[in-house]
Amino acid sequence: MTVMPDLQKSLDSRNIAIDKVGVKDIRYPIVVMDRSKVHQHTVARINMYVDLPHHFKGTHMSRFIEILNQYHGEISIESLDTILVEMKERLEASSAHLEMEFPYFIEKTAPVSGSRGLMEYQCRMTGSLGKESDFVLGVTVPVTSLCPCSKEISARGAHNQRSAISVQIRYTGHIWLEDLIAWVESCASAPVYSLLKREDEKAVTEQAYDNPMFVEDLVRGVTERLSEVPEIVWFKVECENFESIHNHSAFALVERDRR
Ligand SMILES: Nc1nc2c(ncn2[C@@H]2O[C@H](COP(=O)(O)OP(=O)(O)OP(=O)(O)O)[C@@H](O)[C@H]2O)c(=O)[nH]1
Repeated sequence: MTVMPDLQKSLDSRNIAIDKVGVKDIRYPIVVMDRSKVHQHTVARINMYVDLPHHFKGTHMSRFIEILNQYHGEISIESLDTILVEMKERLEASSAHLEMEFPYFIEKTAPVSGSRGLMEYQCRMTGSLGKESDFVLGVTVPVTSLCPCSKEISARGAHNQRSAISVQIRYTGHIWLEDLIAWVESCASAPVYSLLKREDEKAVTEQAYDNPMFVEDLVRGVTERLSEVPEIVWFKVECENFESIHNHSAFALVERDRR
């Protein structure tokens, strides 16, 4: 067999170390355990990076995929640390990063009819292992917001819209995605559902009308709610209101570090 040159291992003389290099946007099946201890199979978009010392020309891209294949069917929050250790070792790196974004489904019950539907939430998990390890859990929760100003000044109705509240948390112990989502939803004018009958639609519309909120109210509400959870040591909450009467979004962000 002919021996092929390993260009990646050759030297680079520019004296520039690389912070993150690797593979991005790999679609891969993963498993997430839900609160009722049932395993939910979903498909993630995965990014895997390591650092690269200044003297090497390139990293070994194929090894990232080999590691994923090795953990096939077992990629989860629980296995994240083990995968990061493996990345550091196999790629001879001093830091490793794994980012996963995936849809997660929760069964939700309509408020009056009790009709059940599956709601999709976009979740994110980011793990890093260098001298220290770091883990960030994130989710984007769609909600309804109704404008207090519009309600105040209009003879009829108030403009309202779907808003996307994205939270990222660092925490100690364990936090279920279901709880994090519920905390965020409780801070909106009204939650969003996948299935509503007419009686539900009336109830949700009136709930939103009775709870008008600016984008500022939403991020402040979530800030208060997350601050009540002792396990959460850092969080960032961002809200985008896809305004229904403007051709732009309203946006607000709060970040708090309690460490
Ligand atoms: N480092 C690097 N590799 C790239 C890039 N684009 C494509 N590749 C390819 O990634 C492939 C795999 O590289 P390696 O992981 O080093 O492959 P290998 O030498 O067979 O594997 P090992 O024996 O484990 O090192 C090669 O075909 C590279 O050419 C790039 O931008 N950077």
